Amino acid sequence: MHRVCLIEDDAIMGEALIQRLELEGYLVDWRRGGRAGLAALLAGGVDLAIIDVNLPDITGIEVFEGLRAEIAEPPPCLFITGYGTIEDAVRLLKLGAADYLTKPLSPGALIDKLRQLVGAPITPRLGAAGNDEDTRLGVSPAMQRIDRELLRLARHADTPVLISGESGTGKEIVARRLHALQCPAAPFVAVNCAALPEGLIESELFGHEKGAFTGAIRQRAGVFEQAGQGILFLDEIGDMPLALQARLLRVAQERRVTRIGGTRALSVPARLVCATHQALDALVRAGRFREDLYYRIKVLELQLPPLRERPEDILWLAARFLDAHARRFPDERRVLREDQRQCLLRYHWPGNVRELRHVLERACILGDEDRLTLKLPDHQARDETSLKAHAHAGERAAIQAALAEHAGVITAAAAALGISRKTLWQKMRRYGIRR
Ligand SMILES: Nc1ncnc2c1ncn2[C@@H]1O[C@H](COP(=O)(O)OP(=O)(O)OP(=O)(O)O)[C@@H](O)[C@H]1O
Repeated sequence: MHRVCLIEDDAIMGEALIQRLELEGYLVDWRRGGRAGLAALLAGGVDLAIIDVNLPDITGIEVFEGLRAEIAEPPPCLFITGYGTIEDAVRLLKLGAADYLTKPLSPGALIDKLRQLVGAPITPRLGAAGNDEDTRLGVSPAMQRIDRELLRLARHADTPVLISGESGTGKEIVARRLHALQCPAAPFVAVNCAALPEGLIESELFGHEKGAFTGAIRQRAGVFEQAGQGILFLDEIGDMPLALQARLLRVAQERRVTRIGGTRALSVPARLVCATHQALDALVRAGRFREDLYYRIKVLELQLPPLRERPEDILWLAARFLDAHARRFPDERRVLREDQRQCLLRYHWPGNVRELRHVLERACILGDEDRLTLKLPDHQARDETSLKAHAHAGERAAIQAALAEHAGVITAAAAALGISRKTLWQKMRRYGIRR
């Protein structure tokens, strides 16, 4: 992940920039004064600095001069100058600044500049997910909303979060994103409640003292303890045996745990993040999930839509997966043809993002030169019965026809279709249609 040092004294602007930078996947170190900023830059580990020229103690120009005096090749420095102070900007460029932007600052322009200077952020290792992809969740309105929501949730670190969604929609990715935002230096401990052997689950969760039961030859910390100040991710919470749910509730309430066979209650500050692909309310009704635990863990709930309901993400994720593959296997850099893009957009993705990822990995491995060998499972049979799929296919065809008829002119095509330009543009994005 790229580390950005932001040197800006204005609290509102600083907060706003941080929100946007973090949303884009950059890791931000915010300093409100020139001297503190210079110290942070001299300490190293910064990939890029964004420096306001007007600072309360020393000016941004002095920060830069101080930096240049100490470090022969400092990280690129991007300056924010007041409107009309072009002399400052010229002076900075002469001194070797990477670039400057004038106030009022457009966050979009800032991000574009950052991308030019240091590239899009490469996000931290995703641990169990085992890859280096950007933790940004997607470009669809639904996933962008969840991304924004996570920023908010990250600030309320004591409250449990429930993430629900079909298998493969990215629930663990979302939990890891929350972790990256909330407490990247603390542990992230993931436990799949469905995969734990019945006899071991209690000791896995709560730990045990030496000799607590036959086979307990050593004392063992449970996952609550292991998670420390970080995040404990309990996947498939719906599969937690009923008998243990009461104990889990108590730990979640009191935030203290007593190991099996132990007498001392230990404090467990980790945030509890649970995930489920099952409808927990139905499990509650069926008597398989405790109602009190249900309320306790779903104070904050995030619902991940299936991939077929956010088609805007399909090609974006596909590009990401192809890129990740090419980074690992540079001689297997493959490109999606237009007909293959359409295939991806039409398919209904029952296995969601996981399936998309696997399909593309296979297509890369089987491909030749820059061509992908894309095979979608039984794509003839896809969603034939779904009325929605037919409606989408019809809408897509009508838009393509209107665009072709009006030589790609959006205003004319929108008028012919009887919709606004904005609606047409949104639909084009959604279906991945280019002019
Ligand atoms: N937004 C995303 N960006 C990149 N990769 C993603 C994204 N969402 C999901 N994936 C990938 O899809 C796969 C499934 O994701 P994840 O394990 O988070 O899903 P899940 O909903 O927790 O699945 P399950 O319910 O089966 O545990 C992983 O390989 C993950 O890397």
